Amino acid sequence: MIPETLIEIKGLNFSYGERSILKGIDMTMSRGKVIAIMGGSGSGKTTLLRLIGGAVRPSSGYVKVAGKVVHELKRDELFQMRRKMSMLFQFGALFTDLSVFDNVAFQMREHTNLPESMIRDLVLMKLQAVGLRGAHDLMPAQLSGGMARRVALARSIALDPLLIMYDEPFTGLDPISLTVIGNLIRRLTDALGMTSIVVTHDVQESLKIVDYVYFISGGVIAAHGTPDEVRESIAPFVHQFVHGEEDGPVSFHYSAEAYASDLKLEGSFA
Ligand SMILES: Nc1ncnc2c1ncn2[C@@H]1O[C@H](COP(=O)(O)OP(=O)(O)OP(=O)(O)O)[C@@H](O)[C@H]1O
Repeated sequence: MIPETLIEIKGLNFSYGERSILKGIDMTMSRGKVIAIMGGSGSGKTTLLRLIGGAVRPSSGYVKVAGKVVHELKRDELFQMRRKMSMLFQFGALFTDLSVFDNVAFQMREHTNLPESMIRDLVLMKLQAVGLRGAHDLMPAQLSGGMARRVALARSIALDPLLIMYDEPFTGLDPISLTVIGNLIRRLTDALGMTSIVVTHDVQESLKIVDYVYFISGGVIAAHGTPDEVRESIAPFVHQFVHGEEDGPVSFHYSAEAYASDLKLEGSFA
């Protein structure tokens, strides 16, 4: 039985060497929900996805997926768990020398013993779900950016995952394709009863489709809430994000020594 809470994160700390990236993150994510993770550049959003996928280990705290602590899984258990997760990092590039059909069939052929006739039906079903059944013979080079992303989506649901993690799914899309992809993420999550985590800078688009938003800043959860709560929030951090303001609590600068000392200017005007 898959628990209703698919992901539970408690007291999660993570550092790259000396550099502390996440400092005590708590989150819960239920089945059937679309959750956005937002935050300034370098705030640790992608790192959080990597922790959920077991690609890196926490310094302390834990991530539980479907009731199991990810960093305690044995190697083969982790591989099994990963089969239930799809990760679309920078919207996973398609295999350029394989047709749309073969791209979607790839994992089914790798990871199942299904007969080719059944794979064919399943691939066409997945392509139908993203509106591209008619494009199954095309090669990736013949697709628009939006279509390629829909194929990547069809591929990501090939093995009926419990969880899909999207890193920047809207980047570089025209406004129509952006809405199409947003709506697809929502519809597929609902239809398949999975959970979707969307790391994005696109506040306006994601607020239309998500159930819940977490904002990360300085390694902690700076704010969280439903889209309505986020839109109405007067917290400076959230306001800056939602309204795309340059000045506010989210710093434009990566932390550094004082500029003057970095440029060795002290005393030079004396
Ligand atoms: N392998 C690594 N080794 C050391 N530092 C890293 C490594 N990967 C990322 N970092 C640092 O960790 C911090 C968090 O990176 P991460 O990619 O998680 O941020 P992000 O919030 O996804 O950023 P963006 O929105 O710009 O993609 C950054 O400051 C980055 O420089």
